[in-house]
Amino acid sequence: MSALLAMDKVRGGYGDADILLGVSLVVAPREIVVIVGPNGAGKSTAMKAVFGLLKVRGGSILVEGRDITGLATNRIVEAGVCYVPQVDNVFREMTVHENLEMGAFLRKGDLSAAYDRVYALFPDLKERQKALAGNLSGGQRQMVAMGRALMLEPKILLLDEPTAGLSPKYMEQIFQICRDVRDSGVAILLVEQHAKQALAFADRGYVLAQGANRHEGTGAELLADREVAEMFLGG
Ligand SMILES: Nc1ncnc2c1ncn2[C@@H]1O[C@H](COP(=O)(O)OP(=O)(O)OP(=O)(O)O)[C@@H](O)[C@H]1O
Repeated sequence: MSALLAMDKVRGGYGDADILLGVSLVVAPREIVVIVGPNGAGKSTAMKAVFGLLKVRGGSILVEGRDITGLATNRIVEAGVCYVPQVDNVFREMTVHENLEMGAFLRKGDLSAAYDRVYALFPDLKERQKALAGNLSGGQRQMVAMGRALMLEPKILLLDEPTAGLSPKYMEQIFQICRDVRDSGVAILLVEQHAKQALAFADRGYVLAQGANRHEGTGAELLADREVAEMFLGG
């Protein structure tokens, strides 16, 4: 498999303490990959490591074969990676359209194709272009956050728990949007607490425990794995 993103034995953490003790994963172009695992396993930390938000003390992170380990976040964005954090991911006092505009601040030139692309993926947002992001539902705000990241036309989108706090209906909608984003040519790496639902929808998954890989496979393989089910999916 030719990797778009490849993490190899990544170690690192906050301050002096290592949280990641050797995390390896790959995401192929046009693939949805999910990271699941218990609380505190290091799922969000692994994602932050890719985006340059913590000190990586060992291993490597490559995008299309290019080493981005330790680069500044703006360089990582230039390499084609965008990240949507779990909280505080929209400007609530700004309209939907202004949020998208902010997303594109690193880009120059005509953005009309980028707006068209985002609004085609998120018809709900197109209807609410002038609404304040703070007045939208949680699911719609998540769409704004994803749309804002997509304004930079990344090759891969990193999503930290995009369905946290959402109703099952919105969770399904966000998963469907992820499929549409993938089908438009952007790979997705996401962290999910809703492990069963996420594995059922993702192309492949990784189970992380205590800062290291424990299991990997297609979503269907992981769902069918007895140990995964007993240890990580509640039986
Ligand atoms: N900014 C931070 N500073 C110090 N320690 C942190 C920080 N963020 C997370 N940690 C610690 O790193 C460990 C892994 O956290 P992380 O958020 O990556 O876990 P997770 O697998 O995403 O689980 P959760 O679902 O609970 O978020 C935890 O012990 C957490 O307390």
